[in-house]
Amino acid sequence: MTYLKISSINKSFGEEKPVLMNFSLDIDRGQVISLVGESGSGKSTLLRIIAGLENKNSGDVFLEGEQILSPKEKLVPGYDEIQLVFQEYQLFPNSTVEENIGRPLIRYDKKYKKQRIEELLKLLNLEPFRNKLPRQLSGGQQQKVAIGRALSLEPQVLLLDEPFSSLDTIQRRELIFELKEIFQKLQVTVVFVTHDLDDALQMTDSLVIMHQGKLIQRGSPEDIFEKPKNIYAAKLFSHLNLIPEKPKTYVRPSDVQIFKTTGLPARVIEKQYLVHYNQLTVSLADKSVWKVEDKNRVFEIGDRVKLKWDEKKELSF
Ligand SMILES: Nc1ncnc2c1ncn2[C@@H]1O[C@H](COP(=O)(O)OP(=O)(O)OP(=O)(O)O)[C@@H](O)[C@H]1O
Repeated sequence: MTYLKISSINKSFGEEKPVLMNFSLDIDRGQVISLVGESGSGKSTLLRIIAGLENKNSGDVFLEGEQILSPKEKLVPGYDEIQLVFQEYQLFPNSTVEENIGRPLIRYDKKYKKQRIEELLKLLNLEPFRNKLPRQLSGGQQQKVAIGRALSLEPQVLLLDEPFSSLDTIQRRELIFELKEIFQKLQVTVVFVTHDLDDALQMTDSLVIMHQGKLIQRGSPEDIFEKPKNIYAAKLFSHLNLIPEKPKTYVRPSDVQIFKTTGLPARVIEKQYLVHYNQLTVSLADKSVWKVEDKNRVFEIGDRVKLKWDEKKELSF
């Protein structure tokens, strides 16, 4: 039996264009998957439906074979077993870290509550901050408190909706690194939603690509990079250069080699220093513009270059 089964979900808000179209996804227990899609592709709506917090037009969600009911089918919407964490931490500003984490346990036995809070403070390395208020913490620490609060009810499934959007790159990398270990320790099933492919790749090697309410592709980064199902999935990984006289056929900048003598003629019109290479913008004879990578940093603006690539690396849609 599939652990978390999302089956043929359709959702529209009123007369608007559908937000989710026949969306299906099976997730194994303990799996951490990243769901990547641009803003407005329906990611938050999908998470809310999985959590039982949003009505759907059709389709079903099952957790271990048990149907997840929508708000219109359940008196108190949502489930303790499935917790949603948002981009805005939504912490109680006048409560301490400890109190925020313990908040969902308000009706639980006092001894259990204390013990669970201690476990989570330790797990999340938040012990030194237990008496601090949210405003006294960094963005990354605040997000950890929000995740701690979601974990307090010992959920089986954690849904993270763009949880790192307010953090800078270094904070994100550190938090992702820490969380990966925690999720593994807890064996919790995680759906991590993001528009940022880099964050997704840092978190897991199990990707789901979503576009305009539809699941486009599921697989490892290597699979999707090498055999993207459509141009949207391909472009998530890099810029694409359109090959002259080959309609709808592209090559990635990283697959183009730059020579001085033979190949497709081009002229360097722009040079950008990036961490691992100089990114060159080159103009072809037909006036089209390509991006290529000068790994040895030898070419300058105005240079005439020749471009070559392996035909096997071409992507056609
Ligand atoms: N309650 C609502 N009423 C009407 N339209 C809505 C509602 N919630 C979401 N939408 C619309 O549904 C579409 C998908 O929104 P959703 O938030 O699910 O996308 P998303 O991929 O999570 O985007 P973002 O990353 O910007 O949050 C958008 O066009 C949005 O305007």
